[in-house]
Amino acid sequence: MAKMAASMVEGGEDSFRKIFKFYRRRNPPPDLSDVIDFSRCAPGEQVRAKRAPGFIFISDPFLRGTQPFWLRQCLKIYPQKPNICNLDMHMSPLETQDVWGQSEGFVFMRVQTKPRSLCFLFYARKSNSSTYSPSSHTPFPRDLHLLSAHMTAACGFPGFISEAGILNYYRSDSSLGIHVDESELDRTRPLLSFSFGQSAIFLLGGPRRQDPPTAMLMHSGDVMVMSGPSRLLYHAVPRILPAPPGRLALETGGCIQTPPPQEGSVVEPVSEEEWAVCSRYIQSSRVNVTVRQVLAPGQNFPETPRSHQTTDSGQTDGYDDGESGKRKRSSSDSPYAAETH
Ligand SMILES: O=C(O)CCC(=O)C(=O)O
Ligand SMILES: [Fe+2]
Repeated sequence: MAKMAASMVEGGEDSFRKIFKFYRRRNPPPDLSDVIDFSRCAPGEQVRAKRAPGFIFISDPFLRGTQPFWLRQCLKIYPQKPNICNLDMHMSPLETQDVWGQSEGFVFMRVQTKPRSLCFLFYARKSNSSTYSPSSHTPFPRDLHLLSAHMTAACGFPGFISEAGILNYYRSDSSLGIHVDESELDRTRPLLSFSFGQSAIFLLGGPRRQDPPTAMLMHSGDVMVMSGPSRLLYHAVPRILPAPPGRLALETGGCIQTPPPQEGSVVEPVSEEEWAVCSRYIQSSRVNVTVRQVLAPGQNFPETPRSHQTTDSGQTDGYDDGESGKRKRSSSDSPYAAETH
């Protein structure tokens, strides 16, 4: 870390941006020796970052044979109506009604012709803005809530209510710019992140946009919890990387037809046909799901949206490509719209 970090810090205000660009660079490819890899941790081990209190990295806690189920949900089930997705912006309602059925799952490959990730959103979040809106409320998937509540409770946060989720679909040349997730009204609750498919470099910065970040690898099955002070730290994904041998859901899938029976488990078998689509997709792609609690227990949306709700500067930054000095701020450049352009 020392050499690169020192030179970046000298850059002062732009150090996060410089590090983002460093890792996103294709030619010559960046030196990855400073990137932390937690994959030697025991499965399910929680690593807590000293420099970022509240940030918890859990190295693939999924039982063998269960990742294919979650991947199938992300590709087949969660994008279905009534959930809102930004495919709606460039496909007809008929085409997006049943994304998987219409295309045998390959819509993701067809649409991802641009080096941007796609997002699908659940619950109370508009597709073209960072604002949560009670009028666009759709029910949160029960299985994903149970997984999220289980993970947060295991990290010491009982009573987590999953109210919103964002799915980011990355192809091998996608990235997600520097941002902070601050649209939720209650930002004291943890934010959860699940990764499947190809690996990624995740940059975790500080409370100020320019603070130099720490780079770490995220592999299929890894979970991150941003809680406490780390909940509002700037972060970004500059690069998707090939999964190392043994770390693709394909390999960890094991016998996909028969995930180990667990009492109370929501995990169901994935059919051979479904798995053929999913495994082909993740050969070159990564799916990330973030789950958020939006409101504190008993809290309601304010009658009139407050100004900070309508402008989530962090998320708008999230789709800044890290190259231009300008930030995208107009509503058409909102995070979810921007991804499809
Ligand atoms: O893809 C990731 O790992 C990060 C996603 C993220 O930061 C977000 O959706 O806000
Ligand atoms: Fe984020």
